[in-house]
Amino acid sequence: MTVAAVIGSGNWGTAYAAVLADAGCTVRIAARRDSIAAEINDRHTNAGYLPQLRLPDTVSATTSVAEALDGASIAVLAVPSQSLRDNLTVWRDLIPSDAAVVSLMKGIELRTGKRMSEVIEEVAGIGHDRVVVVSGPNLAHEIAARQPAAAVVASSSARMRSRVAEACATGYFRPYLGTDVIGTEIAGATKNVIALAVGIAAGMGMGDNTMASLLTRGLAETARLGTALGADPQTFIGLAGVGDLVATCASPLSRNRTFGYRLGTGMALEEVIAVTDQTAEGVKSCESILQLARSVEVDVPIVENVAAVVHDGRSPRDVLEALMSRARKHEGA
Ligand SMILES: NC(=O)C1=CN([C@@H]2O[C@H](COP(=O)(O)OP(=O)(O)OC[C@H]3O[C@@H](n4cnc5c(N)ncnc54)[C@H](O)[C@@H]3O)[C@@H](O)[C@H]2O)C=CC1
Ligand SMILES: O=C(CO)COP(=O)(O)O
Repeated sequence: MTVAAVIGSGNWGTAYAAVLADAGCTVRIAARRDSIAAEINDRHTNAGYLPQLRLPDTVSATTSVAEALDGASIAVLAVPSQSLRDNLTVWRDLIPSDAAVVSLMKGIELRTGKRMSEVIEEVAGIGHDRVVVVSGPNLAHEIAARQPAAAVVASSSARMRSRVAEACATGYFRPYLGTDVIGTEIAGATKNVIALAVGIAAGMGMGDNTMASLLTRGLAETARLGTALGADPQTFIGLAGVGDLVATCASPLSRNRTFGYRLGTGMALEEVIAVTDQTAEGVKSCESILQLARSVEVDVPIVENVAAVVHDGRSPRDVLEALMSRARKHEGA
C-alpha cells in the first residue's frame, strides 16, 4: 500500500488527495488549521474549499507535517509558490529519504526566478531524480467532481515518474509520463499570467476573438521563453501547455482569470486583492517570469503588459492599446 502525504489542504491539495486515495493510496493531508484537519477526519469533507467533495475514508488529516510525512513514499507539496522556500526550510528534514517529492505548484519564485522544482532541490538538498512535477488542465473543482481529465507527470527519473503516475491513475484522472520538467513548469506558471490577460479582456467586454488571440500569442511567448531555458518545444502543445492554457483561460473557475476579469471591469487593484482569498499565482509570478525572460533576452509582451497593470497600476485599456500597436512581425518570429 502506497502512503502519500499531501502538504497543503487548499483546493488542489485536497482534490489531489482524493485522486490519490481513489487510486488506492493511503493519504495523509497536512493542514495548517485545526478546524480543517478535524473536518477532514470527522466528516471527510473540506467544504470551505470544495463543498461538493466527499473524501474517501483512506484520507486522514493532521496539523503535524512530521506526522503526515512519516513513512510516506510520496510527498506532495501544494502550498502557494511564494511560501514554498520558507515552508520547506522547516520541513526538509522530515521528508523520508526515499520519497518522491511532488510539486503541484504553478509559480516562479520572486527575486530568484526559480522554478518550484529548483527551489525544492535547493532547499531540501535533494537531487532532481527525486522530484516530480504534476501539471495539466486540472481545475480542482472539476477534479473533485471526478470529471475526466489528464495530466503530465514529469521527472528526470523514470522510477519516480512511474511511481507517482501509478499512485494517481484513476478512472477519471489519466496521468501521462513526461521528462521535460523545465517546460512543464514554465508552461504551468506562465499560463496563469495569460489567464489574467484573458480575464482582463473579458472584464472589458471583449469576446472570443480577443481571447483566442491572447491565448495563441500567449502560448507563443511561453514556448519562446521555455525553449530559451532548455525546454522541449513539444511540451507547449501538450497537456501542461495548450491543455492547461485553454482550461484556465476559458473557465470562470480559474482564480487567475477571475482576478483579471475583476480588474477588467474597472475594480481597483486593492479591491480585487481584498476580495481574493485563494491563490492566484500569476499576480506575483508575472513579475518573476518577466525578470526570467529578460535574463535570457526573450520578448514576452503579454506578460510584460499584465505586470504593468498588476504592479505598475497601468489601465487595462492602455495596455490593450500598447499590445495592438506593437511593431508588425512575422508570426513565427
Ligand atoms: N486550484 C487549482 O485548480 C489548481 C491549483 N494548482 C496550483 O496549486 C498550488 C496551490 O493552489 P491551491 O491549492 O489552489 O491554493 P489554495 O489557495 O486553495 O490553498 C493554498 C493552501 O496553502 C496554504 N497556505 C497559504 N499560505 C501559506 C503559507 N504562507 N504557508 C503555508 N501554507 C500556506 C493554505 O492554508 C491552503 O491550505 C498553486 O501553485 C496553484 O497554482 C495547480 C493545479 C490546479
Ligand atoms: O491551474 C489551474 C488549472 O489547471 C487552476 O488555475 P487557477 O489557479 O487560475 O484557478
